[in-house]
Amino acid sequence: MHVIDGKKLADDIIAEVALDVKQLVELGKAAPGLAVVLVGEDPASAIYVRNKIKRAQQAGMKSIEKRLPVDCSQSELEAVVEELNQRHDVHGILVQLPLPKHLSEERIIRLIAPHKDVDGFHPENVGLLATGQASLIPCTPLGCLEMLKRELGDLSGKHAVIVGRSNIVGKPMANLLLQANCTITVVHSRTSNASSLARQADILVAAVGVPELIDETWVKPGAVVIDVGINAIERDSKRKLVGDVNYEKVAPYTRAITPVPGGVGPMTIACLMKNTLVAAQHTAH
Ligand SMILES: Nc1nc2c(c(=O)[nH]1)N[C@@H](CN(C=O)c1ccc(C(=O)N[C@@H](CCC(=O)O)C(=O)O)cc1)CN2
Repeated sequence: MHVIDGKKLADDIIAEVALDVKQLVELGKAAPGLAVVLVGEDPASAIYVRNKIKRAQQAGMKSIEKRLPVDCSQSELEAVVEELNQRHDVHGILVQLPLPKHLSEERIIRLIAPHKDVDGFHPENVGLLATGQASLIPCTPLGCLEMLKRELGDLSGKHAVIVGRSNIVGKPMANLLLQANCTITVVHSRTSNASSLARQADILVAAVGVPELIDETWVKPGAVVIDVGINAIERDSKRKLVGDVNYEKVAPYTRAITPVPGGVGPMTIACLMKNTLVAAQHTAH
């Protein structure tokens, strides 16, 4: 069994992106600019935003942070996005999710200029991904694909089972793996035989948001298991981060597995840097 080190891989990717940024600047282009919008004070979101800014700086990019109060209005948030859409020094825009309940995520995502949508969530980018033409791909599934390719090489003919059907992970993951010539099964809360379907998987991607749902009865021996879940739980009176996979029970049966923390999470941020570079390379400024 091999533990996939997402932190190390993310460091490598950011070093590669930093070299490309340097080249871009040497060619006389502006350094890529990443704008990160955070609404409210959610502690986990604040950590992710801080890490995104830190990584952008490490990659030699310009970072712009916009913070709005938790009770800001839809139109205030929209005004910030519209301003960022217009700025020539901003190549990538992301609005940290989830937003407070009174704000419409759907409307905000639609408002981001598709060529600056480094999260790959805009319907135009979703359509491009579904038709195999994407350049801005959602960061978490992109990170998972990168780990799978590095572990397995060619993915053709593998049976991939994805647990969860979210717009951010499950659906784009299915599209990406389909394009990599995998056979895909997506299981979700209404699937009656989820664990027996999962047991047929060469590649199992868990993205369901239920702490340690997946135990050894879901896993075919020798499968590669990618755990997207990041769930804070309390155990023995201590706060702990666990995935959607019961790591202790599942790991011994796998060919390779991602840990939580230190697996998919750091790769999400590394792929955001990749997308920001792509967005900058595709603009004239
Ligand atoms: N606009 C977006 N919002 C959200 C996304 C996203 O891709 N775009 N994904 C998640 C949160 N997320 C990135 O934003 C994210 C989550 C976790 C990590 C990470 O590195 N986690 C660490 C553990 C961190 C900790 O100690 O709390 C790890 O897994 O090692 C990075 C990014 C929802 N929102």
